[in-house]
Amino acid sequence: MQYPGNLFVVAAPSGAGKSSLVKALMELDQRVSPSISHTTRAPRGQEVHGREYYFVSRETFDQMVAQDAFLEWAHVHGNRYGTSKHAIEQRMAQGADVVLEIDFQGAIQVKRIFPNAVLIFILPPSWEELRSRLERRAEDSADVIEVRLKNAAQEMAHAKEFDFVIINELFERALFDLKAIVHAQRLRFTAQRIARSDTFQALNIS
Ligand SMILES: Nc1ncnc2c1ncn2[C@@H]1O[C@H](COP(=O)(O)OP(=O)(O)OP(=O)(O)O)[C@@H](O)[C@H]1O
Ligand SMILES: Nc1nc2c(ncn2[C@@H]2O[C@H](COP(=O)(O)O)[C@@H](O)[C@H]2O)c(=O)[nH]1
Repeated sequence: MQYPGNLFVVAAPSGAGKSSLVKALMELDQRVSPSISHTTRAPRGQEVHGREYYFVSRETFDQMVAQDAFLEWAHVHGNRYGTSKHAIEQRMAQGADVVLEIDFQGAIQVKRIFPNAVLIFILPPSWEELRSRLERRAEDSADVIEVRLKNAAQEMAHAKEFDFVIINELFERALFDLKAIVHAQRLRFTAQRIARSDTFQALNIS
């Protein structure tokens, strides 16, 4: 599949800061648009259906799987999460750059379908800081935090399969790195598109 928009995939262990970084990126860069995933997880305090996620029952999710409605989906921390094809294809066709905030399993599925997708992994600076961010966020029960920390080691082992790794210690520094990656990739994609087109011929440049 080839679209004029770019696809960026950001993954991280829970609490490393990917949602905060992607939100800050979108505030600075209007060309970046989020994908809203479907999940069987229950909404957290302030979350709204259709804004953070489409919160659906397992039956609805399974129906969507059967209908081949997902670009990718995975079991994460005991729930199901998926990116619907509808969520991204229309916007990429219109030339938007879409950012997916998904887990490593989904990221690997996306790379198989869109080899040009840029995979970015966010790491926390330490285990202690990861735990303390999850606790300070105060959105999940102690049990859920333990499950997420237990899964973090397995998730981080996949960082090497990503195109870029950002260590989110100082937030502003990590945001700068994320912006730099998006910018550099846009330039690379532009060069690739020009190479595929007859732009050089049209400009009479050999
Ligand atoms: N560089 C940072 N320094 C200190 N705190 C941070 C930093 N980045 C993010 N945080 C805080 O850490 C907490 C977790 O961040 P966030 O919710 O963005 O993580 P996440 O990776 O999206 O987690 P999840 O996958 O569970 O949604 C939030 O309270 C956020 O404000
Ligand atoms: N494979 C996918 N993973 C997804 C998707 N949407 C979110 N996620 C990942 O789930 C965990 C937990 O998220 P939370 O909101 O419950 O904290 C996190 O790693 C997300 O990136 C998706 O569509 N596909």
